[in-house]
Amino acid sequence: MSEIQVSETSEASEVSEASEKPVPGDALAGRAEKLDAADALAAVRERFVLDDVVYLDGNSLGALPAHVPDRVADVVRRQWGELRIRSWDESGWWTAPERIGDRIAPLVGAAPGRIVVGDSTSVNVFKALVAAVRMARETGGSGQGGEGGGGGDGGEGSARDEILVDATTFPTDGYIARSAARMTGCEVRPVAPAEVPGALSGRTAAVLLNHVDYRTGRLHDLPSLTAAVHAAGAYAVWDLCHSAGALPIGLDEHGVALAVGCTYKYLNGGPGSPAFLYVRQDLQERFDSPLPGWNSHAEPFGMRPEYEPAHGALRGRVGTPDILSLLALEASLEVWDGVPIEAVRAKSLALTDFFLECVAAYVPAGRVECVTPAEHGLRGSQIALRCPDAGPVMKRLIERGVVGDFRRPDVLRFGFTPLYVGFGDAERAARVLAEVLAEAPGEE
Ligand SMILES: Cc1ncc(COP(=O)(O)O)c(C=O)c1O
Ligand SMILES: Nc1c(O)cccc1C(=O)C[C@H](N)C(=O)O
Repeated sequence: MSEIQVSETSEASEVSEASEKPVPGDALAGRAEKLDAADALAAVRERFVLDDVVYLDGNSLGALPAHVPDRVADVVRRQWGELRIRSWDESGWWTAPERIGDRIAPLVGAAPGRIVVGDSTSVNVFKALVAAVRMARETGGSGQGGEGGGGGDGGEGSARDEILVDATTFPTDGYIARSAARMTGCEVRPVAPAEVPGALSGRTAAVLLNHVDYRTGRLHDLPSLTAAVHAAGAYAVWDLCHSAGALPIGLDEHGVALAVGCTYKYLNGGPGSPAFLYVRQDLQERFDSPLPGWNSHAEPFGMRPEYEPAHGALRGRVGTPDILSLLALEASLEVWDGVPIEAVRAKSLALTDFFLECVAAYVPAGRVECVTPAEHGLRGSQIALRCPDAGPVMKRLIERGVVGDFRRPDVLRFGFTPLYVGFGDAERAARVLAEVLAEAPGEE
């Protein structure tokens, strides 16, 4: 498939302007039809197994790419069933973690050789955070590129005994950070991402941040926060679970030191598909993993008692890779062939704008409150609507074929995966939401 072009005309800004005055339902349905007809990504939907449900939960579990079942069957029947042990070499099993990392790399703005795939996001948060603390202490801190030089307050011998953690983080990151802190003799301080620059000091070793907030869908400023953390001589670890595959990230461009992300949301790798770990090139030789398994040994089959780390991204490996899940992920990444991440971002903004416009037109004022920022630069690829009876409302929406999710205490979450969600889906979701809300009048 040839590369899909990003349109110069921003449909997103057009719908934002239009959103000021409510438009009748049939006009919105007509607009949705036109937008779908003009959508350069519309045909990508055919690469997925979908039914007539409006699936707005790809920010939790991405849909199944249609060719994956046969590919997984081949891995099981032929590679495992017939080739058996030979597949470690002949089917490329042994090198899959780096090979698949290189396939994800362009989607997150990384050159080849910087990403390894394996383990869960939680495990990779642990590896990255402990490695960040170790690196910060090793040099007195300097997240910035290049050799030596402790930036900011962090001189040789400074304590570097604090980890700042996004106060609104997805819980697993906070749990892991507190354990990593206990193990490294650090204290954890929860800080709202925007407050991070003011909270940095010569004590800061590492900062764990989410790129997009899982509940509100707010996009945090990765370039400026990374620069601030590095200028203070600490290392930022970014959790990209809700941005990888949803928007351009520019890891290399922005000098990000360490990043992790899952592959089962916008990368559609399947339930429990392995996560990825990015280590900036100039830090790879200093990456001191707290989980140095035999798969990251320089000579894994040397079976030596002493650990000698391998070079490059594969230093982030631990034990035997989860081959069935890895190869399902590798197959699913083929849906990205010819799809630029910029086109995905443009459509994501247009879709979320249009959904908000439909909600404003259909849902009585005051019944829901949007907690996702309206400003494009602050928005991920989901819309979160606060609603006092969000739990039962989402249950009814799902019964009526609109699948989003409920996040405690009161958030209706709608994830927009531009590879397979269309403008007609956005209009239908808002319309059904209004019907459900009309039947369930809320707390009043
Ligand atoms: C931001 C974020 N981090 C981490 C996770 C979970 O990580 P794991 O893959 O270890 O379950 C999720 C979702 O499950 C998430 O939204
Ligand atoms: N990882 C999940 C799972 O194993 C079961 C159910 C949901 C998930 C999720 O990914 C939740 C998701 N991270 C969230 O943002 O809420």
